[in-house]
Amino acid sequence: MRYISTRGSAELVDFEGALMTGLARDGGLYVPETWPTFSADDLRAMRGLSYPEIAFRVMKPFVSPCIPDEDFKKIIDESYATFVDHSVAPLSQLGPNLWLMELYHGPTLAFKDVAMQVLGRLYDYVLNKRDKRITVVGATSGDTGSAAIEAIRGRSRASIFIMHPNNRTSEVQRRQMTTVDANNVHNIAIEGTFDDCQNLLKAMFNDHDFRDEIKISGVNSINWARIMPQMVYYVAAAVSLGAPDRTINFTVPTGNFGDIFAGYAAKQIGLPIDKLVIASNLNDILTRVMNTGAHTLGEVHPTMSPSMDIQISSNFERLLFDLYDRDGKAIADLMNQLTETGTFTLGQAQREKALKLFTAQRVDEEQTLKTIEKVYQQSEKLIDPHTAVGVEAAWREQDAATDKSTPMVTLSTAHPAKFPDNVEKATGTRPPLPQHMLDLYDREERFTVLPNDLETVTTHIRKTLAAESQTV
Ligand SMILES: Cc1ncc(COP(=O)(O)O)c(C=O)c1O
Ligand SMILES: N[C@@H](CCOP(=O)(O)O)C(=O)O
Repeated sequence: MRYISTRGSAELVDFEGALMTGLARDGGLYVPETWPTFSADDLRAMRGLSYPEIAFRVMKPFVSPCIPDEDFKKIIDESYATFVDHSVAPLSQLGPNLWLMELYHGPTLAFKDVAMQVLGRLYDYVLNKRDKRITVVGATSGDTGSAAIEAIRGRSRASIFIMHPNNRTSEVQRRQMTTVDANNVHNIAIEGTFDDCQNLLKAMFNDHDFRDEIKISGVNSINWARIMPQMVYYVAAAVSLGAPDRTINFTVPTGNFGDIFAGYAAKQIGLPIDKLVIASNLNDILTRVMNTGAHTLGEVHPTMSPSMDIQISSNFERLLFDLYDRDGKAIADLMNQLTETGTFTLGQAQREKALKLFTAQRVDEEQTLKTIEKVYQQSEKLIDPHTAVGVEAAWREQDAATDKSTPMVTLSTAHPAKFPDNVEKATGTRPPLPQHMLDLYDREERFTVLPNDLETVTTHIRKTLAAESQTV
């Protein structure tokens, strides 16, 4: 498998290249050059298999020929042994034909662990083989950061810097990142939004001297190796509900468009997905572009689902690349226009193509709280605010559907204990932290607050790396 940049001018790379490069050198995102396909029989044969076995079958064509089967199987088995629920992504039923896929049973209690546990081990594998070291730099609105830190802490061949927006994550999310006591882990609180953090990250990748100097790699979903393991849970859920002999719908709480792009990728490889529902909070650029064609950046609104407080939705570029028939120049022009003017208009033909698969719903703060409350009243289940955005969107889609026979799976992306205040506000019940995190509030925090300024951040990274190398 080779990977091609969405902006068309970077060199093609193999899986290892895509993993280590993160963002392509032309500023684009890597996608598979062609989509491998799984037949109906291939999918049927996955019914009843364990999650790691499905993961191996789904991901194998994407890592081939870089990672031999036996090594890859070991990486997958070790990754999913860290989950408290052996099925990794269990389904629970919320209503007639409505399912929650619980993706928060990994070490840091959010769906990010599903990919990040694999990514950390893939880095180790490739770096050992090449006898190399890297500096991982990431941007987080709350969950990517802790999952990445958990996956990389203590590894001898990588240092990790995570930028989060100062005071814009939940306290649990922040403490999960800032209380990790490992020499190779560095947290930076940027005075700004997640978009500012992500812009800084992309600027570091696009500064080729800095990039080569610190040997940067990225753990955000701009890295294809983050998307790939997320395809697996769409396949696992769908085959357990009867695919390929029936179609399935998914609703995905969406921010950076990574998780839902993984659903799109699952469809491309042959999974019979009928609809993918984009569920947005008040930061609704994706809902607006689907419903009107106008892709216009607005202010980032802080919400009770902070991990989705995003306007610049990076992975949308991957979808655009397919919508524009893989014309890298057209995508580079659109992205330049976005940077220069803050807006572009999705072509009519491209929007019509997108609407064959995607629909979009915006869920406000009051509806989010009401949904947490209603789900608790109906089933005594506590859900987090991101999941609630998804459930409300799924209810609306189900109400509007003429054919109600297609199962709808809503991705439950975080554990309610990550957002205890709002869950308690809605239900009167405070979700407890799991056993391994009970001392979270007693642990010492370590992070550096920096202004939203590229020079200041890169200087800090250089100095910290130099100090870290003295202590190794
Ligand atoms: C809990 C939670 N839900 C939903 C999302 C949105 O996912 P994505 O950014 O891949 O669209 C995120 C952030 O990624 C998240 O942390
Ligand atoms: N919601 C994310 C934002 C970063 O998204 P990513 O999927 O590109 O890593 C977070 O929680 O940090």
